[in-house]
Amino acid sequence: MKKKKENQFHSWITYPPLRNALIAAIIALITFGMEYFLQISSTITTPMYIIAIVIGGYLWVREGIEELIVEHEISISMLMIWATSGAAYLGMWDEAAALVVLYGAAEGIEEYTFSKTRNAIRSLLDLAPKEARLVRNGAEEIVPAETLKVGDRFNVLPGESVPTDGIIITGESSLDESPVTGESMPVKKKAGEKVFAATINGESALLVEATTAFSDNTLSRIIELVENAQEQKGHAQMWMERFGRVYSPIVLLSAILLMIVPFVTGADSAYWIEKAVILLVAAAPCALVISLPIAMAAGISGAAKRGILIKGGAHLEHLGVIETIAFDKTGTLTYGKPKVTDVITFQEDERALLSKAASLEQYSTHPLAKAIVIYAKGNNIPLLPADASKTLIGSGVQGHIDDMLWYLGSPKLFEELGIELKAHTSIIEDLQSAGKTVVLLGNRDQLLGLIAIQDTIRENAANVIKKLHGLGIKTVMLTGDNSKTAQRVAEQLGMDDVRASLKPDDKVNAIKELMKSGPTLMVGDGVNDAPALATATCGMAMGAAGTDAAIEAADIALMADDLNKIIEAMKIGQKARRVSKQNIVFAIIILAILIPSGVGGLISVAMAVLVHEASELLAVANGLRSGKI
Ligand SMILES: Nc1ncnc2c1ncn2[C@@H]1O[C@H](COP(=O)(O)OP(=O)(O)OP(=O)(O)O)[C@@H](O)[C@H]1O
Ligand SMILES: [Zn+2]
Repeated sequence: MKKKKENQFHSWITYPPLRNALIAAIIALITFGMEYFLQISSTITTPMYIIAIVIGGYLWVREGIEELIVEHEISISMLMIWATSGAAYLGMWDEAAALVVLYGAAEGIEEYTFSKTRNAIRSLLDLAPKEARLVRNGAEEIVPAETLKVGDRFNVLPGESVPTDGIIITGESSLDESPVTGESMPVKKKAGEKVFAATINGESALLVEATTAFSDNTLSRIIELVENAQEQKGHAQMWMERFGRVYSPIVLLSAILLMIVPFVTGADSAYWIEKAVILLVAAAPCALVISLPIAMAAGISGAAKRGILIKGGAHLEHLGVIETIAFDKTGTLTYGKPKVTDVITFQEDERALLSKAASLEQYSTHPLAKAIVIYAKGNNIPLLPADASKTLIGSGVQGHIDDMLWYLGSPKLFEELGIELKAHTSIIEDLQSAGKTVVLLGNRDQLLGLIAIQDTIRENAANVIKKLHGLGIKTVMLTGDNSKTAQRVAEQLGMDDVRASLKPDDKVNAIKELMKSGPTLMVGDGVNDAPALATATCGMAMGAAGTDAAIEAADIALMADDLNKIIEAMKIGQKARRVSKQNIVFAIIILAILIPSGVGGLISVAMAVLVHEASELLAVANGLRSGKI
């Protein structure tokens, strides 16, 4: 494809194939009028038709020959070259001109639309300002945005767009992040928080320090990613291309056989050559060939504009067939910012318990650890040095305080350590049934107490689950948390299934098992659950803006931290699938009607050309719908 070249044409009239088709069409129409209404002789009209054919056909004829020589491929253009030559040989100049003009125009419109659609995401770059208010030695200076370097500070006034990614140094404002996340609700941001290029500053001025140069800010990376995705074809699309490579030569061969018949048998050559011409036109798979690419391109671009990055046609195809969605719990179905709700001691006082617990957790990045440390600090409880503290993945932490080895973690961890929990089971289960996560503190000899921590379920989670069920999708929760807590949360959300107490490996196995019954989408944060994301038919990371690791790890990245985007993604996938199917069925029906009626002599060459090109344009127009939901 000559994609790069096409990008430069902002209007169809300057796009050479279309410009040529238009000029050729005007000449052909005038000639047609002269021939039929003014009865002007063919010594004048034939050369005029030939001029129209040369102008209208020059580009695609050259392309067809190039494809044959360079790529050893018999393309549709090659079929049309033979058809035009056949018509010309028969002296059917008006029909030959109609063929050249209509084929050229349809092809031009298709390529133009296709390239516009594929590159639709580029228009986002226009939203990024070209200039920045660089602050140097306290003075403001207007510089081109692309000269900004990491560490430069710049002002963003109210109503202006942010020139490149950065961190707010001073100021507090709401930003419209829709160019990056597809989310139109403004987001409040203050000092220390990240802002993205092209997002629009709301009510007050901000001083921002650049964290990326213009060329590798989030928006530029999104565009690059989506453009790469556009190159990646899905299975159906590749199958279609292979089919085309076999089908077109067969059509050409059949037509050539028809043309040879009269020379061998001495039959009426004009009759057979005309049949061959009609066959070439009727059987050319234009609509079939464009049916999938246009739907895929429109789907990927449409999704990208909503902040849904689908990394390739294969994943868009997958989205359309997903039967099960597996959700990580913490940070996906919940906000991932749990808070301590209960502290229950079995022996010493609460402060001593919290002090040990927070000390053991101080180096851990687990959300539960953060919750405990924040709670302790909020109550002015001092942290002690905890030596050799170690994370026990999926179960807790351990460390030495005052030369004693302490454990903090799930009840299961203590069971595994062989510690009797019976005396506390009922209180633990009560807390868990309320949807809280219980962690215990103790050593091999005694239990000191427990801390209950609760994460808030996302506000729209239950609604999203309901809508997914409405789309016919099964929902499953996968979590490392205990089954009582998990069950309670799943119940509140109305989910179909829960798998609890899973270690990262167990999550991978759970995904494999779910995939046995159908294509499965795994939704997570893309940071801790990368193995499960990679195993699933499709891995989707949420809230990916600002976390490069998540964008990389996922097949589909949702820039916004919003569960509703999953519904949008599913709808786009299903729409793309429906539209692709419609297009293919439609194209096959057209072929099934045109070929027999053409060869059977029911329609003329001109008629075949007209129906053929019209069906191609209809397939393009229909395909464009796949980006809209
Ligand atoms: N740093 C920690 N401090 C205390 N307990 C922990 C810690 N890390 C893990 N645990 C215990 O192990 C369990 C499983 O943890 P894991 O990190 O696998 O899952 P999770 O964060 O609870 O849930 P999800 O799998 O949904 O993200 C936790 O519920 C908790 O009981
Ligand atoms: Zn996929």
